[in-house]
Amino acid sequence: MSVINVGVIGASGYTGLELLKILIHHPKFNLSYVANTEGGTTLVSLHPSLAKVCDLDVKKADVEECATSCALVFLALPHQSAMAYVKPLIAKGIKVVDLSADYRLPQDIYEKFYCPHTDAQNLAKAVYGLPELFRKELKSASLVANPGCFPTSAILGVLPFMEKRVKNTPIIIDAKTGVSGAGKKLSETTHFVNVNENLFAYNPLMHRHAPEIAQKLGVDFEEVHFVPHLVPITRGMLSSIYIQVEGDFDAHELLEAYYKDAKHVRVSKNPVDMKNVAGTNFCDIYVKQSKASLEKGNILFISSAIDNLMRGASSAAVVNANLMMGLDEDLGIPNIAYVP
Ligand SMILES: NC(=O)C1=CN([C@@H]2O[C@H](COP(=O)(O)OP(=O)(O)OC[C@H]3O[C@@H](n4cnc5c(N)ncnc54)[C@H](OP(=O)(O)O)[C@@H]3O)[C@@H](O)[C@H]2O)C=CC1
Ligand SMILES: CC(=O)N[C@@H](CCC(=O)OP(=O)(O)O)C(=O)O
Repeated sequence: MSVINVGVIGASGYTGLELLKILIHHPKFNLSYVANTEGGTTLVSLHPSLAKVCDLDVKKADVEECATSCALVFLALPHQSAMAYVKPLIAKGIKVVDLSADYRLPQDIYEKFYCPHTDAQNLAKAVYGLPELFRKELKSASLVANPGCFPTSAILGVLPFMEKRVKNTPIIIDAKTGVSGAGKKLSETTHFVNVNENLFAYNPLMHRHAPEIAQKLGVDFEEVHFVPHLVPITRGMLSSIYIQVEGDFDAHELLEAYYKDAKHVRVSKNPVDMKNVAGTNFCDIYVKQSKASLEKGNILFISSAIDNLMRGASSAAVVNANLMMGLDEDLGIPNIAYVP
């Protein structure tokens, strides 16, 4: 098969850079179009780390030019901006992987947590980009809604135990994220002075990833108790999840059986950490069973680690593009972590 031309709009951002790093060395994708808001620059000017690796002109994002340059485009843009590109790109027959939240939720839920939606037609067609849930649908998708980073780590952790979970009991998700999750723009919350040697929860029980987690797990929003925390690290995400389950089963064995064929989920016998997945598309998961309160069902502690910029965004997006283009899902996907 000949190479497939692909583009990145939002190439100057954090997820944009991770996309570039993967696509530059991808055996089948050829990076033929890169753009940001203003254009008129080069990749190396935006990202000096790419000097002597790859330099391309960075264009001012333009649908016509993008559509003549590529068969598939990655949108690494803020929500709301993304849907303005999706509509005309899909109309021109270009496949899209959208890293924003714009196509992840039904319209009513999206509008409650984000903003008015201006592309209901494509919203109905979008496939949620979690292969562990929708691999078959992703193979024929023209528009993929790449999942949020917190939902990826939470859903992959809980999914294997949904059959054992006691219905209508809380799913408690205590999650930690690196600061790159907030993107490159400056804010008081993510300012060095506020983050360094500090640790705090934000948007407790009202973060907009809670409805995404609930919706994809098929539970009520009220059952998901999600609290994210910001930690003073650049990248990484660790979700500590607590659920009530019933029945006599070995949780570790169940987890291993559930993910035995998964290329990008690793089941661990020891508590997982962020470093072993940094720079990769792996989600590492550990489970521990407590039988302390038998009359109310057993408590499971599930620990799920991903790299927010990779499995939580860019490498997941390339896996989805591989599936959409009929390629092996792990083609060109980094699998060796930044350790030590
Ligand atoms: N960071 C993370 O860990 C994750 C991020 N996401 C989602 O991915 C998306 C990108 O996030 P991230 O990379 O962190 O964000 P950044 O803020 O780091 O980058 C955003 C990019 O979008 C560009 N941009 C903004 N508006 C427009 C526009 N109207 N037209 C063209 N380009 C535009 C910016 O270009 P310019 O140079 O002009 O500013 C920049 O390249 C967001 O929707 C985010 O929610 C999802 C999961 C994880
Ligand atoms: C540290 C930090 O701010 N993290 C972001 C991660 C969300 C994200 O990037 O995902 P979306 O695509 O759903 O916006 C947050 O909590 O909103």
